Formats: sequence, C-alpha cells, structure tokens
Amino acid sequence: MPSENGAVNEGRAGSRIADIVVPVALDKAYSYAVPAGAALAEGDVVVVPLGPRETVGVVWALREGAGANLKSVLGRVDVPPMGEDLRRLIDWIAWYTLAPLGLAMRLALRIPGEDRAEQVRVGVRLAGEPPERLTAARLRVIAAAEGGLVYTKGDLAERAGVSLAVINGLVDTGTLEAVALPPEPVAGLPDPEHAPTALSPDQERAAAVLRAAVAERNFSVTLVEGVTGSGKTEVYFEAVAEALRQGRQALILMPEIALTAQFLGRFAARFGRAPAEWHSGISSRRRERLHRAVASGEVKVVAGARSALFLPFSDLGLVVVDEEHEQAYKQEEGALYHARDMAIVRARIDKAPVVLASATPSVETRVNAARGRYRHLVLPERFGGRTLPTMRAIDMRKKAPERGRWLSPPLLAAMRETRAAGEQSLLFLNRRGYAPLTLCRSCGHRFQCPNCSAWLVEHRFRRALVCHHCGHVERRPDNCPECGTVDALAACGPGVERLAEEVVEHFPDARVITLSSDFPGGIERLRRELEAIAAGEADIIIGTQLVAKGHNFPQLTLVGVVDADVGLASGDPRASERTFQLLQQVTGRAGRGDRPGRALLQTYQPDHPVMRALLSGDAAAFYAEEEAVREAAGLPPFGRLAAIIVSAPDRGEAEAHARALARSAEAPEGIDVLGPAEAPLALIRGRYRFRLLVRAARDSDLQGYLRAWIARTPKPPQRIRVTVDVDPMSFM
Ligand SMILES: Nc1ncnc2c1ncn2[C@@H]1O[C@H](COP(=O)(O)OP(=O)(O)OP(=O)(O)O)[C@@H](O)[C@H]1O
Ligand SMILES: [Zn+2]
Repeated sequence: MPSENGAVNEGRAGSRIADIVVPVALDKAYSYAVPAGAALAEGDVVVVPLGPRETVGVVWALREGAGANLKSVLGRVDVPPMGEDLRRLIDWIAWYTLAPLGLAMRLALRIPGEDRAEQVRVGVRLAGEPPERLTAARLRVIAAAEGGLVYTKGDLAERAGVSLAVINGLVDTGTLEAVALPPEPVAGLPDPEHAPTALSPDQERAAAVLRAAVAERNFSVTLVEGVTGSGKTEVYFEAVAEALRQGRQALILMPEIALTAQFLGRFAARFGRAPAEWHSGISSRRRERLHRAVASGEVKVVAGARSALFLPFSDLGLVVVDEEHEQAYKQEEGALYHARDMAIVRARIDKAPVVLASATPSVETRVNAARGRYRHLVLPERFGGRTLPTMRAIDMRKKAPERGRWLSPPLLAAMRETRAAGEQSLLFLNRRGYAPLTLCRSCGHRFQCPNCSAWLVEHRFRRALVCHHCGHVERRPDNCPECGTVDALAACGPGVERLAEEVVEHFPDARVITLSSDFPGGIERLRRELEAIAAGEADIIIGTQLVAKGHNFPQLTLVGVVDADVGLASGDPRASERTFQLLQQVTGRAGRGDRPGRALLQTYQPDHPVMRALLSGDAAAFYAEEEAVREAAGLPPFGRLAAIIVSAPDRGEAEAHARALARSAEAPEGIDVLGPAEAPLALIRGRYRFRLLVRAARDSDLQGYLRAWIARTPKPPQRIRVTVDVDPMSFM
C-alpha cells in the first residue's frame, strides 16, 4: 500500500515507539519504531510492514524508547485520525465482546478506496476572443455564457443546446476558460428554527426534558416510551434542534435506515435540510467525504445504521437510538456488538446525552428506567386525539380458513368492509417466498439445503428453491428427485407470495402490493412502493416485517396478522418479548390518519400471555410478567448470558471441541455453564454447530471468566471456530 501523505520514514530510527493496532484478528497492538523527526500523533492512520506485506494500522499509543530492533512506521495516511473517544470505545468493545482488538478497530477504520481522489469539479466561463471558425452552435454557447458567470460544462451545454464536444472545442480555442469550482457541500446545514412543530402538552413536557438534557452537555440516558403514533419522532427532533442551537453534532441511529425515506422527508420539513445518511447503500466515495465532513464538524446531523456509531464526530452533543428494542441493532458477524448498548458507551465517553425511543422498549431498558438508571418519559396517547386500533383475536380453531387457505372468514369479511369504505388493509406475515417447505406427495421427500439444516423455501416467481440461511438456490424440478414421480411436489404452509395469490382470488380488482426484502428492484423499488402506499395507491398490502417499522400510511385502517403464533414456538428466551413488540408495531400501523383503525390477530392460542397483553392493551402487565419470569430464571437483565458457538466442517470435531470446552469450564460460584447442545440450526454453510450457554450473576466478571476459560482450553486447529456471543440475541 502506498503511503498517501508523504513518507515519514527518513531512514533513521527515532526515540519513540508506536503501538499500532492493525485491522486483523489479533488481540493486541504491535510496536514499531517511529522514524526520527516524523510527526506522528496518537490516532493517526499509518502504513506499517506486517510480515511480508504492508498494511494500514492506527497508532494506539506513543511512548519513549529506542526500538532499535523494531520495524519502522512507513507512512501516514491522509484521513482524519481516530480520536481518543473512538479508541476508548473500541477498547471497550473488544473487552466487552471478546472480539480481537484488531477486528473491533476495523469497525471504525475507513481507508480511502481506489477512487479516493476528490474529483475537482471544473466550470467554464467566457474568457478570450471568439474563435475564427464560428458555427451556429458555437454562437449559441457564447450567447449563453454572456455575462461572465461560471457554468459547469454540462449546464452550459444544456443551456446552449449543444453537445459537450462543442464546449470542449471552445475551451481548446481559448474562448472559454476552465476554472475550478468549490466542492459541493457534503450536506446542508439543518436549521433548528426552520419549521418548529406545535407540540401537544404531553409532547412539550417530554421535549422540554430532552432539551434540558442536551443543554446539560453531559452523559445521561432518557427513555421516551410512547405508543405508536404518539409523536416520538417529533419529540426527539426537539432534542436535535437543541443540539444544533448549541452548534453541536447529533447522531440518530435507526434500524432500517435504507427504508426511511419518509423519515428523511419529515426531517427535511422540520429542519429545512435532510440529515446526512450513513448506511451500506451509500457509495464509498460519498462515505469517504462524509467521514471527513463529520470529523471536521461540517456535518451536523447523521442518520445512520449501526456503523454510524463509529464516525469521527468532533463534537457529539446527542445520540438518539430510534426503535431501541430492535434486534437489528445486534451485529451478528465479526465483532458481535449491540449498537444500542455501544451507543450508550460512546455517549458516556463523549459526555453526551442519549435518547432511546420506542413504543415497545426492550425489557432491559424498561428495567433500567424503573431502577432510575435512565430517565423515563411516557407518551400514553396518540397525537391529535387519534385512538389506538382496537384489537381482536380470531380463534383459528373455531374459524378455520378453507383447506389450503390462510385467511379466515372473519378476516376476509373485515377486508371486504375496509375495501368498501375505500380504506387500506395490511396483511402481515413474516415469511418470505411462496412456501416454507416443499415435499413430494408420493414419497414424502422434503427439499433441504445441502449446506444448512433448513428447508428450502419456494420462491415461485423466481421459479426457485432458496435457502434463507446461506443463499443456496436451485431450480424447482418437475419430478421428485427421490422417487421420480411427476407433478407430485406440494407447497406446504404460506409465504407472502402464496398469500398474495389467495388475496387476488378473493379481491380480483383490488390493487395489491406485496412487499418483501428479497424482491428484485431492491431498496429503490421498496422505497417507491412504500411511497405509493402512503399516497393511497394500493388497497391491500401484504408484507413481511419490513412493513411493520415506523411507516405512516394515513389510509390504512385494518391490519390482519395472518399467523400471530409464528414467533412463539422458537424456544428462544426472548420469543414472547419479540412477538409482543413486533405485533404491537405492525398493528400500530392502523388508524394513523383521520379514521380509526382495527387489528385482527389470527391465532391458535388466544389465551397466550402475549395475545392477552395485545388484546387488553395492558403493556405494563405484560412487562411485569415478563420481568418476573426473567428474574426467576436469572435471565437478562437480572443475570447475564453469553453463548459459545463451536463450529467445524466435521460434526464429530465440532462436538468434541465443544465437550472439551465444557470439561474445562470450572465455573465459579454465580456462573453456570449449560451444554453443549447441538444448535437448533445444526448446520449452516457447511459447518456443524454446537452451543454452550453461560449464565452468570449480574455482578460477576463474565468477561474475565470467559477469557480465562478459553485461554485454558487447548487451542483447536484452525478449522474449528469458537465464537463468543456476549448478550446473545439469537439462540439459533
Ligand atoms: N405535534 C405534532 N404536530 C403535527 N403532527 C404530529 C405531531 N406529533 C405527531 N404528529 C404526526 O403524527 C404521526 C405520528 O407521529 P410519529 O411518527 O412521530 O410517531 P411515533 O411515536 O414515532 O410513531 P411509531 O412508534 O408508530 O413510529 C406523524 O404523521 C406525525 O407527523
Ligand atoms: Zn443453506
């Protein structure tokens, strides 16, 4: 790798040593000599030799020392240094999650890509004499450029109605001269006074507390718990406004940022400018510019996904975590961190207030609020006198749909009424594809993924069978591969595509939109469809969980939950909490406009505590019961959990190492080690998996225990992987 900003190496070793963290799976910093006279500071991004190659790294610490036997730092890279706060955050993440320091550091490292050179924008203006050869086109250009203003070439070509070649020709003749244009600003400056919202008294009370928290310029955490449609967004916008008034920066973390065009529009309406967006859909070139502009303080507000947490804010004055209960905040690959929790860590380091917003907070956050660790603001009502949807269960044991169909008579009747009233219905089913399982009616053969212990999901319009875990795709055959019978394959169970078929049978002239993250057209298509729905251009919407999140569809008055029980059967300790949150969210899409909404839950267990809580609207009772169950079982937040996942291409090896780990567990008082057990997803991407679960008392040194344990277990060969997941969200 070339050194971007001049070599610092002047050949002589100096008197300083740099401890440098490189972005690989190593757990410590490596020492290098700092060449004499090199201007190097902690946090600088540098190029260093690593074995036979060169790599970038970050200066974690500088100290005195000769370092005669050490290799030297080769150069400094011209990117914003990694500030003290970010380095402390990364140390913390590495300590907390047990991720190797180098991997944790990689979260915050941005190195320029190939296209890094900022393209200089050039404009042209009239400068010299008209050329000797004057064509009509050339005359039009000269006329259009009259007055001496600077235009981009494209602009001028358009104004004059000529091609770029004509413009370039006039530059060659000296009639036009090229001048450098200032770079376009990365993001506009949001104005806190642009269009303040008139808040309701409840909202105003909450907003006042948040403004005060921002004005304190100190660390604090405030939970804003408000029912769906209560205006949580409007309220935390007031905290953002206060940060802007103070000239400070604000970070808004969102779980599904790519789908939040509506949010960006609302922000722009309130502040006159959209916030800077940060997520994987943003081009690398733009991300690089944003990275610099966040470091320089030019960008004031970033709305982003998890990784926005690692931007080099120079003066962070507020962090908002929207939908704080969302599982999407947990990073499930690489360093397994929880972005909400790490946002709180970063805010503590940066002495900034945090706002957690949710209609259905996580049990952890509720308990923290109840114990006084967090401030707790409640918005109990929807804005503008609107009411929450009425909730009813449809007992599927009594009101069964026809054979091979999934919509019960009462739900169909409600959809007809809604349609007759010119309103929208939403059917929610959290299953992508056509059918979750395909089998042969003749021999019973089931289609399974060759790499995973999972059934292949039929995607009918792609004419394919797909594994949702590893992405394996195969054609759906006409004959059974096992017994050869023709046309004997049957789809079992519903996915959104199959549901759409049923809806069209019942409502042949309704405008139906099916939303699923795996449809062709990607984010752009989803954004367009969400807009179309909000504009009333659909009668019936069918969707997976991505329709549940934060959208405002004013004409939507009926939500039908096709299978309310789906999430309850998983055996996951958070199954109840998650089902409650998801169904509350999705039903909360109904009745947000002028007309009241209702929700119907198709369930085989109407007496399940989760269903009872949803039907009665008594969230407090649900949380109280859930907390009691967790407390009794020593589960988070009353106790702590860590999962150890051992995986290998060979099942026997994976199991043997998992057992070896269990044997060397030596758990002290207050810590239990459970397992190993074969993981529910026993095979993923060709790797067999075994799980151990560590349950520890709240005040125990879980990380210390895990480190010592893993260190004393004989190191397995490379093909056996041991993954530690502290505070696991997935138990698969
Ligand atoms: N003070 C207000 N003035 C005008 N409109 C408001 C006000 N408060 C809320 N609204 C409107 O009410 C709707 C719901 O508000 P918002 O989306 O902020 O609620 P929320 O609590 O974040 O909802 P959810 O949890 O369901 O996403 C939005 O259309 C919003 O513009
Ligand atoms: Zn698979």
